[in-house]
Amino acid sequence: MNWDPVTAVLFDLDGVLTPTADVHMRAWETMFTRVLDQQPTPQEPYTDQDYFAYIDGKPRYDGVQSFLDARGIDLPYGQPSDPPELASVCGLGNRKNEIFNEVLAERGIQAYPGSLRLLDALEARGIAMAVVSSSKNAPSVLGAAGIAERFPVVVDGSVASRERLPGKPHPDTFLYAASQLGHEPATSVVVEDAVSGVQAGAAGGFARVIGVDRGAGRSVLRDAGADEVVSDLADLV
Ligand SMILES: O=P(O)(O)OC[C@H]1O[C@@H](O)[C@H](O)[C@@H](O)[C@@H]1O
Repeated sequence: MNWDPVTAVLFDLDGVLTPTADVHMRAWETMFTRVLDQQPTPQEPYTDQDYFAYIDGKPRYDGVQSFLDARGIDLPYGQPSDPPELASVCGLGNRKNEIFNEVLAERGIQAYPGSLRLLDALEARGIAMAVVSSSKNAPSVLGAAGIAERFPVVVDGSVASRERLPGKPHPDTFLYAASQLGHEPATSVVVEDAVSGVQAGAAGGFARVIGVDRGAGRSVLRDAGADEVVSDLADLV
């Protein structure tokens, strides 16, 4: 990859810098499997394909709504303060968040070695870097992985809510991060593993959108708008 024309790189977090997409996946699976078991009419089991198609990369409650819509399950939206026991879109999202944090506390987090290599190489070139994650857990994940201080700008789910930015697949969170870094989209690169995130990058007029295949599939990421797809960020050094 020729980095000469690039002034900034905007990284997704879960599945791009840290292996936490897998923790999110397992937490969603645990929560939705129980919910489907409790439905009055029999449901097809929840699978990883449901995650990639409806949930991956989207803000928490958008993911819940998108999956429930796909299964024809109608629940009230509720509000972010809903307790995890409540059968609302927000309640289910909060239920999953409890499971996510339990698993994370048990396992701990280490950044992908290949991702650290790319971060080191970009830092040496003086290229600006930001994290753009739909997750409200992004700051604690970055801290636990020991890479928080590498990013002067972090646009996470909480920043997006505060600034009223629509989440991925809309490009707004990436555009906001580029402007916070003081760089133009035309010289900035987006790195993403989720279809919704690649779509967001492709819609934002960025110099390049790099897909990272952690299970979504190379051709699926290309069809979503990735200019190239790698399996490890070290491939970009
Ligand atoms: O519920 P959180 O931590 O705010 O995260 C929202 C989403 O954040 C994304 O980064 C993950 O890919 C999704 O799996 C997750 O659902």
